[in-house]
Amino acid sequence: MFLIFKPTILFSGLINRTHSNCETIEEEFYDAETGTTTLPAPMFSRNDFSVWGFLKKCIGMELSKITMPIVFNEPLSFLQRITEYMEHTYLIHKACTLSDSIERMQLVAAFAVSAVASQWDRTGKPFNPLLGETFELTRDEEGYHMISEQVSHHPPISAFYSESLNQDFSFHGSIYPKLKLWGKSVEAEPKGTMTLELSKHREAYTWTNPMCCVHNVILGKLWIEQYGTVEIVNHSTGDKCVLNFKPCGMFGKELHRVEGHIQDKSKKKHQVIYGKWTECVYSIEPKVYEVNKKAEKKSGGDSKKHKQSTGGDDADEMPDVQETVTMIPGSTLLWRVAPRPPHSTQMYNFTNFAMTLNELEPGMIGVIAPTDCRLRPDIRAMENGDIDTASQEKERLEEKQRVARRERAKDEEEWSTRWFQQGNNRYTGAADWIYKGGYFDRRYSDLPDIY
Ligand SMILES: CC(C)CCC[C@@H](C)[C@H]1CC[C@H]2[C@@H]3CC=C4C[C@@H](O)CC[C@]4(C)[C@H]3CC[C@]12C
Repeated sequence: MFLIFKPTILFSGLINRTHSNCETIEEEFYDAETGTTTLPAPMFSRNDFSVWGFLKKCIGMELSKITMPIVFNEPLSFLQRITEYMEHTYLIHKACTLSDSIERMQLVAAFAVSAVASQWDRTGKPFNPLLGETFELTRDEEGYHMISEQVSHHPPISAFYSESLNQDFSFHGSIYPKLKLWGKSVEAEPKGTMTLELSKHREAYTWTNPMCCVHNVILGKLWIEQYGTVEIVNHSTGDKCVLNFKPCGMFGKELHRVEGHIQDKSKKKHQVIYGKWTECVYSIEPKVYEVNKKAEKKSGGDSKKHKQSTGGDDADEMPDVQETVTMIPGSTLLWRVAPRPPHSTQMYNFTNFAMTLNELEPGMIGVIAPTDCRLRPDIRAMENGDIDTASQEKERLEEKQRVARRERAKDEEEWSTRWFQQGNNRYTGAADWIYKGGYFDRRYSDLPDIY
């Protein structure tokens, strides 16, 4: 294989430089009051590294097998990154309290959009989970818990299961991120079905997340776009919500925009949903929306005055259209994003929620499974700003995983997943991973030693 990368040598200069101002920065970021909205150390500057300088050596390789230099990482495992879907769980709790199915669908749609909001500006690569790695998130105050497991290494598949503590809902699924290098960008298709079940209403909703594209891997500033059609189906009523995550387009006018509608099983349109996945989502009556759109078109809009995106060999700069969503009179606000903390840019553009994911509180030790990624030494070292140790530990863990795989191959032993089993989605029939149950009984027998 091609591990040409020698982290210790490459980073030594960088480390000295960053260390010299580390103390002051750490003081600045230490928040004794909350203790939660900050990381122990700011990130290394990536200015001296070009993604392309590295990626060009990898042309033609299967992207999931490429080991990127750790400086492009963020100190979270992919399992933790997908747990960010849960940031706005209050929307599901609220949906459970509503008696009208169209109103519930509005909140489920808002939840589906909000689930991918934290991806905005998050161009750091999470650590690939090791086979058998798990992540538990217990949020008593928000009334839910979640467990995820890396169930396959090649292709990488992560399965998750979450439920409310009062048995009102469960939200589960699996993600197989299929990556493609498209010249100037990396496109990630998050294959896998999201299923939301609301027990009191005997309802199940399913959808698939939009595509995610990381632009400018050759040159320029990295930026993230999410696009594609997301169809949320209520399998009990036949209601559907069709959401269009718009690609940014020639003039950047559509950047981050989401637009769609809710229809019942006879295809009657009930509500229009509009907004931006980076900002907020509204719902409105279709008639009012159409009238407003026509009026806007008549007045000429303003699309043409924006800079045209450059083609050819140049970087695809993120259009600097920073327009906020205009609220149409008569709309209902369904969801608004929480502002990022002020020091977010020096901390991998994490949200407050993301900042808390790797916390290892004293009460968790001996309670979370020994496979939990909070116990991964490489991620921990990177979070603490020790990128040399992070890189060495990452290599050690990956090598340990390879040795274990070879041993299994020798003994003709199959890997067995611990908390999930392969199966089909009850509602769509698609291939899926089904939670076997039992994680929260905390009788962790037979867990692999992966760290
Ligand atoms: C530095 C460059 C070259 C590599 C970094 C690529 C990173 C940013 C890519 C690789 C895999 C991608 C992820 C693949 C799948 C999903 C699930 C989806 O529902 C939300 C986006 C999310 C979580 C993507 C976010 C961006 C991502 C983490």
